[in-house]
Amino acid sequence: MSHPGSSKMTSVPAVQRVMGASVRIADRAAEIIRGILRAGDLGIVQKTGINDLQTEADRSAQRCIVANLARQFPRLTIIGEEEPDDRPVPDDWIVESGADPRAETLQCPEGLTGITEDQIVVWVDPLDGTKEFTQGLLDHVTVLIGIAAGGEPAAGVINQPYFNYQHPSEPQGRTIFGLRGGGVAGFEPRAPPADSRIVTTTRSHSTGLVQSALQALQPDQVLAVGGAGHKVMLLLEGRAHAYVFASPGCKKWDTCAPEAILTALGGRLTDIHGVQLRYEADVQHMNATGVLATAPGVEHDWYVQRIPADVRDGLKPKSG
Ligand SMILES: Nc1ncnc2c1ncn2[C@@H]1O[C@H](COP(=O)(O)O)[C@@H](O)[C@H]1OP(=O)(O)O
Ligand SMILES: [Mg+2]
Ligand SMILES: [Mg+2]
Ligand SMILES: [Mg+2]
Repeated sequence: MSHPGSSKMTSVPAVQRVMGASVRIADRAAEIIRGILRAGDLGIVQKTGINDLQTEADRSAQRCIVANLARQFPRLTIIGEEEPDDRPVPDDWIVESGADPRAETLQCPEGLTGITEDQIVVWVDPLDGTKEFTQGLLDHVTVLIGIAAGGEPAAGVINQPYFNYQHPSEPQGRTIFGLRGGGVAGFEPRAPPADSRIVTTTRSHSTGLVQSALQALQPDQVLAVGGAGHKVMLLLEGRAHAYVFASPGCKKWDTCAPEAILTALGGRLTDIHGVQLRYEADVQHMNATGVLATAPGVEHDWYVQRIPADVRDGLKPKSG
């Protein structure tokens, strides 16, 4: 079906079109996730161990996201967390083509306008926080669609399928998104408190190095919660100053969308050494040197400098 404005759409930059479509696609993936949990059969599979799970919701949400993106944007490179599965998806998993109207409120910055569809790499985490999902900690779950170009995150979409699930009278679920240099939408950014230091970290993947790094930062409070998307949301809404994970385990699909939205507001996300992560199609998927993110207005270097030498040595980049 053609709709008003569809001829105008061709002049909208590719990054913005992919982001706008991803808002709508992430909403459909979130419905699929909620439907599977409601039906009650999660079909849990262990990938590398008991803290690396996959459910039917992870599998189906990825199929939905990849099928829709590939149909609307055949020249994209799409990299998803779960195994590729090219079986056709049910008709009702296919969403209307084009951008969600909410995404048209953002202005694409000049630096991103020249990027063509074939230069974009989309990093898909169909369900971030799987361990917590299986344990009923539903507010830790996000759907992450990160849009990278030239090795850097350009735009991101984070859907929280269970936002407000403990407050049934409030609107359920939400989608937030942002364009680097073009702003964010879907939530109210807030600064963290000025008189304390709150650090968020893993709940289900802790190690000795993770704990050493936290201790060295002498936080007033540690929020050990699930999901990379969820933890960056805590930074964006002023609930924590920094997200510190001194361990391998997080992958590029965990960090791409959150990094795009965080940097759109002036926050930062790097490895534990303060080095920028890369998102070209051929990079190593693992963020092998850890993750360190800070809220807008928080001094990132302060955190980098306080990571102890033994932690830095334990997370050395492979190529020296
Ligand atoms: N050791 C690990 N094995 C598998 N996935 C990991 C590991 N560490 C982190 N992750 C991924 O990074 C996310 C953030 O980590 P954490 O919650 O421990 O802070 C996890 O929800 C998980 O994503 P996913 O749930 O999509 O598999
Ligand atoms: Mg996983
Ligand atoms: Mg993940
Ligand atoms: Mg996942």
